[in-house]
This record gives sequence, structure tokens and C-alpha cells, in this order.
Amino acid sequence: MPDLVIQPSVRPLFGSVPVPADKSITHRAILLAGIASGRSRIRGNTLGEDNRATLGALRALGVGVEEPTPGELLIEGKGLSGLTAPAAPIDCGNSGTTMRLLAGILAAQPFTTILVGDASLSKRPMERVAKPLRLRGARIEGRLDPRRVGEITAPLEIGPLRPPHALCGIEYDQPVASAQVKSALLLSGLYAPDATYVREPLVSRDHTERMLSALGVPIRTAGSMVELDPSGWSGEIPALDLEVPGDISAASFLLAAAQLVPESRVTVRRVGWNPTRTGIFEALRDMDGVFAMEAKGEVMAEPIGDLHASPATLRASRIGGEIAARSIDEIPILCALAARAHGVTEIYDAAELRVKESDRIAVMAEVLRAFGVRCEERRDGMLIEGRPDRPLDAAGVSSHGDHRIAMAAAVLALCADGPSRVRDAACIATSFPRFVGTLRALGATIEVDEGAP
Ligand SMILES: O=C(O)C1=C[C@@H](OP(=O)(O)O)[C@@H](O)[C@H](O)C1
Ligand SMILES: C=C(OP(=O)(O)O)C(=O)O
Repeated sequence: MPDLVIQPSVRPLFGSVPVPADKSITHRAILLAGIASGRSRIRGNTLGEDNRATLGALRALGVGVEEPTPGELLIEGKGLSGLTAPAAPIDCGNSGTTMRLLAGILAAQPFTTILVGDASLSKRPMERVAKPLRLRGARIEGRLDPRRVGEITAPLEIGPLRPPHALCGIEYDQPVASAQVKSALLLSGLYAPDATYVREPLVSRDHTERMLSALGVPIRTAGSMVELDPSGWSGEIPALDLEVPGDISAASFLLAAAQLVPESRVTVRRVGWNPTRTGIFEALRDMDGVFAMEAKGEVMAEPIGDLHASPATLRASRIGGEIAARSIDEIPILCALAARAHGVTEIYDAAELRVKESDRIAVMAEVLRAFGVRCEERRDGMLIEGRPDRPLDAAGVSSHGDHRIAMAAAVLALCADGPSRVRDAACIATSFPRFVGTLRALGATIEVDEGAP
């Protein structure tokens, strides 16, 4: 597992760079292309390993996938009912989105599929998706979680749904805001003759709704309520032709680095800024962050544009509620920004972070302390005492195999008083394979130490 060795920044970060294709949109585009009718074309910058796990799953289900040029996927859709039984368990790697969204499609298949994942994914809660799918008639079983009563984890065994049975309609109130659960229900709803209604406590990312609607599936949203009513629908998803916007979650690390390194000027090109993902912008604005948005139109109902960022004198903020829900994957990098802001930042309503690729509250607290930042863990968040007036302490930290922690730590390291080390950094390829190259192109000095055991 390589380490990153990061030098404190001695010169501004400067330049205009792309980021990988939005991971959430790409998962959905790949899955829908697999059950569409005809050949889909999906273009987007550098696929991370999570998206590759979804591609691998489709191949295992009999879908033809080609990658004629880097950044271009051709997917031969099999239609809603054309998937075939996989020969072996499907490995979802580190990707929660792959496992949970796929569960929605597999719940309706006439064959059994087993979904497995890596050590981290095998600990993540799956009852949240299994329960509503069972309520609509699916067969889905997992391993009882010894740490949590009533919880299951992967491996998941899903199906078969034996004809003439079909999934039934459902009206479901999600206990937690989760786009993965909502999307699994909507995807399974494509196979149910009756309507699917889902309500969430707060609106989570709505890429599935936007994409389904753009593909002619009858779907309506009102606040945090979504309805998919297939009566009158052709039952066919047309092939997609889509250029996936850049990933706002990946862009956030660059946006943050530009806030922290004096005299920087960074542009991130063609970033998707769907309003259900822009909590990072609002949080950063509230911290007096400096950035501008240059709109460039829409792709498949997703707004995009260029982001221009420069250094800021940051002040502490309170990040919770709806903003936390709309920036859930950005909380680690917001913690890093809070470490350089004047005052005490409070993160709350973010208990979900405890069940991501790592316990992101505990692990981020460990990372902040290693850099000499005082913080206090809360059940659903953290208090962080900013230390903006002198460099952070150079540190050696572990990513705990979590890509977002590794990248947040690398950004903190730019503000340290000597070289810092981020151990176990291979995980960055989960979402941002060219992270190191991108930061180097902007002027940062980072080495990859492959020699680490
Ligand atoms: O639907 C998606 O693409 C995602 C939803 C979020 O997870 P939850 O649904 O668990 O909130 C997010 O953290 C994850 O990175 C991607
Ligand atoms: C939580 C994440 O992804 P997933 O749930 O798909 O593993 C993430 O990318 O931060």
C-alpha cells in the first residue's frame, strides 16, 4: 500500500484542471445503460474503482461493455428483463452505491445473485435497503451483524423472484436520508406494475430522479417525496448518450486546497453542481470562502460549470441539517477547512459518517489531532478548534483505507510545518485516481512512496 509524502506548500497552487466524472451519476448511467434497450454511450473523465465495480457487475450479469477510448464506455443494453444469472458472486469492492443500487435491480430478477465487498463494505449496514425491498416482495438476505441488533451486512443473497410473481407497489418512509436507498427503491420500481412512493427526512441527491425523468420514466418529485408510477409507461428505457459532469465531491478537495495555500488561483472545469450536492458551497460561503461559479449549461438535466477558487481568511461555522445532508461526502474536507478557520466549527446531524468507508467522525478526529488541531467527537459530528495563525504540526496519519480521509489529510499537509505522510493511500483511486497528478500539476510537491509495506 503506497504512502503519500506531502511537502508543505511553498508556492501558490495555480492552474485549470478537470476532475473525474461524477461518481454518483456514472453509477446510475452504467446501471441504466445495462437495462436500457440498445447501445449507450457514456463519456467522462477518469473512472474510479467504485465505478469500475459497477461496470464489472454489469459484465457479470451478461451485459457487453467496451471501452474503445479512455473516458468512453459503450454498453449494450439488455432491456429490463435481459440480465442473466452471474456465474459467481459479484464483487462490489469498496462501493456502497454499487451494492445498494444493484440490490434494487437484482431484487426483481428470476435468478439468485450473491453480492460481496471488501473488508470495509462488508461491515456497512444493508438492512436499510433490504427491508423496503422485502416489503415489496423481494427475497434478500445478508449476514447478521454481531455489532448491531437487527442489522445485516454483505454478503447479500438476492432473488430469485419467481414468475408469475412481481414486485408490488410500495409507499415507504425512509428513516434516514439516503440516495442509495431511495435509488434502489426507484430502480426496483421499474419492475413493479404498481407505483413506488419514497419519502425521506431530508432531500438526498436526486441524480436517479433526474436521469429517469430525462429517459421518459414517469417520475414526479414534491419536496422530499418521490413517486414513480409506471402506469402508461412503455416499460422500455431508451439508450443513453451522456457526457458525465465532473465530480463536485472530487472538486471540493481542490477548492479547499485553493482556500488554504496563499496566493493560489485554481479553476476546476465542468463540475456538476446539482443543488442536492452543493452543501459544500453553502458551508464554504458561510466560512467566508472565496470562489466563483461560471455556469456552462446542463447535461441530462444536471447543471454544470467551472469553479474558480482563491485563498480566504476562513471563519468557523455550524454545519448540520439540510446542509450536512447535501454535503455528506464533503464533511471530511470541511473538517480540514475548519482546522484553518478562526473559531470553533460545529458539525452536527452527520451520524451517517460513522457508517461510510470508515467511521469518518472518529478517523477525522484522529487525523486532526495528529496535525495538532484540537477537536471533540460528538455522536453525530464534531467540534473543531481552528488553528489558522501558525502552521499545523507535520504528521504521519493513516487513511484507514478511506479515500476521502486520505485526500482531506493530504490537503491539511499542505499547511504543515514539515513533510507529512498519509499511509495507505491507494484507496484514493476509489474516486479520484489522478488526485496526486492533479495536485502536482497545480504546483504541490507530493511523492508516492511505493516502498511502504
Ligand atoms: O447515491 C449515491 O450515489 C451516494 C449516496 C450517499 O450515500 P447514502 O445514500 O448512504 O447517504 C453518498 O455518501 C455516497 O457517496 C454516494
Ligand atoms: C460514501 C461513499 O461512497 P459509497 O457509499 O458508494 O461507498 C463516498 O464516496 O464517500
